[in-house]
Amino acid sequence: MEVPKKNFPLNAKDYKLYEEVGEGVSASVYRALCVPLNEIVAIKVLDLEKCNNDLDGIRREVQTMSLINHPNLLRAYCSFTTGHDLWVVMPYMAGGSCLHIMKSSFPEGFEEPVIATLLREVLKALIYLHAHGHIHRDVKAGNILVDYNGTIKLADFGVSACMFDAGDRQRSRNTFVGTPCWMAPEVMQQLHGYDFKADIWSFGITALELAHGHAPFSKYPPMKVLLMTLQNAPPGLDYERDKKFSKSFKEMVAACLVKDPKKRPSSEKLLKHPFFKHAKTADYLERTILDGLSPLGDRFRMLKAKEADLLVQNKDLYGDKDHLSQQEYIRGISAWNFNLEDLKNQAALINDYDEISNVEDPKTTEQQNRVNGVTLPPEKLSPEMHNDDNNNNNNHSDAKTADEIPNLENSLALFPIEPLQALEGCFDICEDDVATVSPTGPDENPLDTEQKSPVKLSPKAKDQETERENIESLLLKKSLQRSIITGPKKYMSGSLLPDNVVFPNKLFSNGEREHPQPRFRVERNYSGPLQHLHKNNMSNSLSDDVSEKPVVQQKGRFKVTEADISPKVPGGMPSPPSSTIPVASLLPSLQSILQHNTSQREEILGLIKSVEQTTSGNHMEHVESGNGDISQISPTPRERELHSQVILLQQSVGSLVEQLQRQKMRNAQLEKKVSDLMKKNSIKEI
Ligand SMILES: Nc1ncnc2c1ncn2[C@@H]1O[C@H](COP(=O)(O)OP(=O)(O)OP(=O)(O)O)[C@@H](O)[C@H]1O
Repeated sequence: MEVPKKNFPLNAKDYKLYEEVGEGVSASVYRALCVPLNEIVAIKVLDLEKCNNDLDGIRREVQTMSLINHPNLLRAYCSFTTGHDLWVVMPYMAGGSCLHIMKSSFPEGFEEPVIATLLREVLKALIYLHAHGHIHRDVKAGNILVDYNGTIKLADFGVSACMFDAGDRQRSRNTFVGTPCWMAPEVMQQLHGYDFKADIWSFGITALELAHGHAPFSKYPPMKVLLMTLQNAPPGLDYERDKKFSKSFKEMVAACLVKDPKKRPSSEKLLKHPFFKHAKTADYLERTILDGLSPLGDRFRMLKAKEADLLVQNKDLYGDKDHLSQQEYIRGISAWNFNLEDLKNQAALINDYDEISNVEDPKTTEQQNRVNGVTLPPEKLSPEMHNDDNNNNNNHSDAKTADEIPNLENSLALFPIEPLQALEGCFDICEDDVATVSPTGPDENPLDTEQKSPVKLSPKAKDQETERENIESLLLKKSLQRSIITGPKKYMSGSLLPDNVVFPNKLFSNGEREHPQPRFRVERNYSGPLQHLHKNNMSNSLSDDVSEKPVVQQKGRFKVTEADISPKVPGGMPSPPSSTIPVASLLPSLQSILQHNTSQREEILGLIKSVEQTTSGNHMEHVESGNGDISQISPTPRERELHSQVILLQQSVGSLVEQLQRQKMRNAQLEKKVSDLMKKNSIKEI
């Protein structure tokens, strides 16, 4: 088919490394000469120490790379280790990546015939991969390589997961597969796994990237990108702003960027789209995009210097790590190491400025919300987001129009919990996931891959999924409760949640939840496993009178008041003893408190159980109705009734939990006093 098989030597001394032409997280790519064959090659040098927790993964993927045989896929000639490094020898693609070409000469993106030509080749590569049971998972301009003669190869398949690892186990567990701007919503969510269609989404994003010179949302930090991808209508080509592009291009992009993967075409079907009739031959690319380009090594050096300059400038400006990493991302450094802590920090940043926007006039805020359903001040909106709005109205069958308030509310109901759930679900997904996809033989029609079994979830992921399902029901409940609230709305953390709505907490990777931020946040609260069931400001709970008292310390949602520090025990229990009371007289009080706690605990557990049963029942109904997109569901009367029950149960649980918390605190204080007294007594005895 392609290049006849040559025997590339497996020894570093047979290669002469020249200049560096590319860089990833743990790999650098060099132009090199294979001395015995007198052939210019590219060598990707992987630092195995940085991938030391996934050597098998690397080996397996490099093997796959060697077995691949398609003119539009970058295959490995051979690979071998030398010292701590793994060398992967590949064909040298003298034009570099489409991203590099755009950065150097086409910052505003390519012309349509160029895009059609590039994408058709990529699509052929995807058809081959999908037919062989592979999901690329990282389709983007940075991985579309162009040779000196305009031939195109899709690179970097499979090894991406190990390359994103930074070395230690924890980081690798918290690592995403793919790059957020290009990542399909279902990959972020991990609700039901994902399949080949994830590549079709990335393909659509890549089309936009090639059209504009950057991917949608690329100027935002990863966490924000996740939120936008999940919450906003899919991005697309705008009828106004993108006038220069044809209707068929717009339609092709819209077909790829449908949130429901089942509604996206397969790669093979997509190739039949009229847009690809505009595709030309390789020499057209040679003439249009390669002509006049300086050698790849020079371009790479220049881009690197430019990026280093920007980094220095940003360091001077902001002087902190978070800004630097965000800037790196904004400039399009393709490989990004995702760390849970970074993402949490970014989530906190997002809430911060959403809070600012929320103190404004609700009307203004609602207007701001109308752009894509996320509370953002206008200056934070990218042109794509404005586009999206237009697209919603023009382009997408499944998109929400700006004035559809119920839909907007549904969308907001998921914010900001679902993206964090999504983050949780993205953990522990590794190369093995790909291996679990049942491969289709080359003879099978890839069009039939529409219903292919999704990637299997690990047992942990399954648990997470169950938890997510429960949360989904709670989210529905939230949107229901909101719909019956009248009068001016209060806002918190970017959603349209009134203060008296039960607010299920955000999920983190360890299965614990983070508490929603109070309006004037002091610090996050990670204490106590039962706290995730707390409600916010329940009208009929004990918290009401507590909230009136001067706040001594505010932690997360919980306020510790002076009253709590010198508590009066409810239910006619005696006030805490003074130090003059003998220790023995405290025991009945303590026993009674303990008993009280135990019975409350049982009550709570019972309530949790019934909440879970109710919510999982609801979820099943949704699943059976075949509607996986929570934001699109309008509850039936039966569901409403169940949701109301859930709300009531939640309220009781929340109230009980708060009481329990208070009791716990008092217990602790009493215990302390007891031990003080005991100490005193023992000193006296001595
Ligand atoms: N065979 C090649 N010929 C020329 N340039 C190459 C070749 N392979 C890779 N490059 C360049 O090196 C860059 C980094 O390579 P590669 O994509 O394999 O690394 P990575 O760490 O996997 O990065 P990422 O996953 O972010 O794309 C590419 O974006 C491309 O510009």
